[in-house]
Order: sequence, then C-alpha cells, then structure tokens
Amino acid sequence: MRVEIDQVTVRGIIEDITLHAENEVVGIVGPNGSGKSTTLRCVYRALKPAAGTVLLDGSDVHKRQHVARDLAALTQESQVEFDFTVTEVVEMGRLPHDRDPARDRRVVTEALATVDVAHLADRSFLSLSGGERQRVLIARALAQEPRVLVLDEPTNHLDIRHQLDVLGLTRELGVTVLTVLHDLNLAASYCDRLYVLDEGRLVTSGTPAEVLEPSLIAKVFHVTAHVVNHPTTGVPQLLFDQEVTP
Ligand SMILES: Nc1ncnc2c1ncn2[C@@H]1O[C@H](COP(=O)(O)OP(=O)(O)OP(=O)(O)O)[C@@H](O)[C@H]1O
Repeated sequence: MRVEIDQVTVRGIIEDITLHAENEVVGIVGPNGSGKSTTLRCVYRALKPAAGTVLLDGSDVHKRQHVARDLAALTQESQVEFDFTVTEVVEMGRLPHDRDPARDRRVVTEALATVDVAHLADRSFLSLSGGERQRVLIARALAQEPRVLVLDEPTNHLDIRHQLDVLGLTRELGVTVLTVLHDLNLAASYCDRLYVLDEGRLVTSGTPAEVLEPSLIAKVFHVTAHVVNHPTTGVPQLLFDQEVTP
C-alpha cells in the first residue's frame, strides 16, 4: 500500500514534511524532539495536520473508512490499561476485521509465535517485563494483518536478539513499514530508505548509504561519525567519537 505524507504541517512542531513509502521499510530518524512521533501521529490519525495531507493509496486517511483494516500502529502511547492476558491483548488486533473464529485463532497463534511470546500466552499483560510487553504489542499489530505498519521506536526495551528479530520481521512482511528508529546502525541495516528530521523539518532522504554520511551526522546530531562497511553484509555502519560537537 502507498503512503504519501504531503507537505504536512502541525503548527509549532513540524513543517512541510513530505514522505513517500510503498511496500518497503522506510525509517524516520532525527534527534529528540525533531518531530518524528508527530509525523507518525498524523499517519495513524492521532493528529490532524493544520496543513497538508496523508494519503493511503491515494485517499485521505482522515476521510477514509475502516483505516484499522489497513493500518496498524505501535506507538509511544500503546498501552494496555486493564489486566488482560497476552492472548486477549493480541486478539484485540483482530477487532477491525469481520469475525472468523478459526482464522482469528490461527492468526493470533501465529503472531504470538512470530515475536516469541507464545510461552506467555496465558500470562497477565501487566505482569510482563518491558521487552515482553513490547513484543506482545508488536504481536497485536501483526494480528491486525495490516498493509501499512507504523512503528514508533519498536526496538524500545528489546534485547539485541529481539531487536534484530523484530526488524528482520518487518522486512519479511512485505508490507509498507514506516518506523522511527534511534539506532542509526539498525536503521542502516533494515531500512530501504531513510528520512532525516531536524527541528521539525525534513533535512534529507535517501538510501542509508546516501544519507548516513559524516557531515550530515555532524550537522544534525552534533557528533563525529566514521562510516565503515559491515564485514559480512557490506551495509554502512557508523562508529562515533566520544566528544560531542557544539
Ligand atoms: N501536544 C503537544 N503540545 C506541545 N508540544 C508538543 C506536543 N507534542 C509534541 N510537542 C513538541 O514537539 C516536538 C516534537 O515532538 P515529537 O514527539 O514529535 O519528537 P520526536 O522526534 O519523536 O522526539 P523523541 O526522539 O524525543 O521521541 C517536541 O519538542 C515536543 O515537546
């Protein structure tokens, strides 16, 4: 599915953001407070931009019906307030779809296994660790069988193995994935293209190799970076000096 964010402005926070993604993994990176989450909020309809549009396959997300059948979001606000079991939480992902008990069960079981939480199926969500909760929330998003997956820092709380698992999975899904990532090396490894935000504006976009170069890193993040190619994948990775530039 095609996602087009066109000249979106949220007053005082982001200005004139344009971003396109279609059946690829697109990363949004940038310093704290640069407007990454705000941009995503306009996509999953938590915010209506003051100007600009967000289109899903050409139709305005704010006017479209049944958006939850197409789009799932794992957000900074994704929470479970009550004491549901893990299975119940993941089953919530099926709510946008017409009921089909056999299929629903199969999809939920598969989602639990995919993010390695099947063994927690009967546990209370509120009793889980931070990383376990995060994986269950990812399972809920997968159970929604979205064509667009919006992820705000999906690797939060995850150990390195589960970070790699979850990001690898986003590539295998073959759907449009829009993800905010703080770890630039993970972004370089798993994203087809990156958009860099700074102070609410789009600075540049392109493939990780095009975008993640030392002068851009210095300008946007105020650190000195060296680019090395990963010895087995050849993907550019960054090594940082410890000093922070003013
Ligand atoms: N509802 C709001 N009212 C006022 N300011 C807001 C609101 N939402 C966000 N902001 C401000 O807008 C800026 C961008 O916030 P946003 O959460 O989009 O940044 P971010 O790039 O996702 O940051 P981080 O990396 O810290 O998660 C921040 O300075 C934030 O304090």
